[in-house]
Amino acid sequence: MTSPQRGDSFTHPDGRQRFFALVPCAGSGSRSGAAGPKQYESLAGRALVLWTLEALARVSELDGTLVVLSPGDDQFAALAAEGDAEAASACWRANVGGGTRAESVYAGLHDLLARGALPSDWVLVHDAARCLVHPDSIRRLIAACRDDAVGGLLAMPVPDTLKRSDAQARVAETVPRERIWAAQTPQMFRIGVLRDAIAAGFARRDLLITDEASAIEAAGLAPRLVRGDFDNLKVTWPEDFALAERLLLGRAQTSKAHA
Ligand SMILES: Nc1ccn([C@@H]2O[C@H](COP(=O)(O)OP(=O)(O)OP(=O)(O)O)[C@@H](O)[C@H]2O)c(=O)n1
Ligand SMILES: C[C@](O)(CO)[C@H](O)COP(=O)(O)O
Repeated sequence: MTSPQRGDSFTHPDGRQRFFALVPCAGSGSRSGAAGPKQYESLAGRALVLWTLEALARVSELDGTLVVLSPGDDQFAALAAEGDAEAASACWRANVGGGTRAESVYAGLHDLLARGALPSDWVLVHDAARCLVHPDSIRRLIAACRDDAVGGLLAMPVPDTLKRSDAQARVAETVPRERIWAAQTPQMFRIGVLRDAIAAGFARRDLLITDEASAIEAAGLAPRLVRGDFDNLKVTWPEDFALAERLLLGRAQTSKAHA
């Protein structure tokens, strides 16, 4: 795929469904303990976000990927210019990230529309920090949702007993886990529906939009839950870097053995 230019037309004369990935990559990684934004930490020899974009690049159903960066971010451009960063250099970039993940996603949706995407096109929002996502699972999500009226997300049924704590980290209650899922990404919705749902969510004081689905739910719709993978973890805490690296190296060894 050649590097797209602003203003490229996305309109397909055959009227087929189109799927765009939007990767929020404008966080600071404050919980990660890293010196800089966690998406640029090196894992198994390359920046974390490059693993994420490489996984997306292997999903041929995607018509393009937009990476949403902080306004002052020049690290991504430097990475994309490096020799082994084909997946990154093929992405659209927009330095429009906001103060929260939802604001970054919202700005990214507008950027996609300004580039020619249509409100009726699908967008798959995927955290830059989920570098272990399986391309096959993304394909499963697309297959499960492409004919759905609402859309959906990868998620895992929670296997553990759940406790709510008090302020002293003592158990206040056991929370029933029946039908409780842990939300992952990608989360896939129509661009226009998601844009409007997030805008409506911003206008409410009682709603914290921590993922796309929560905005869609607040709009009265019920996203479809599609089983993801236990290793599609979001690198969040300091110890996650070593775990993610081990998993990436393990996958590399497995694919070498099968080559
Ligand atoms: N203002 C923000 C905050 C987060 N993100 C992105 O959203 C994804 C999930 O967020 P999270 O894991 O919370 O990342 P950070 O906000 O960077 O981490 P922390 O909350 O620990 O500061 C990440 O890929 C992150 O870069 C973003 O684009 N814009
Ligand atoms: C979108 C998400 O990854 C789904 O689990 C998660 O909600 C992001 O949360 P964070 O507060 O940005 O870490």
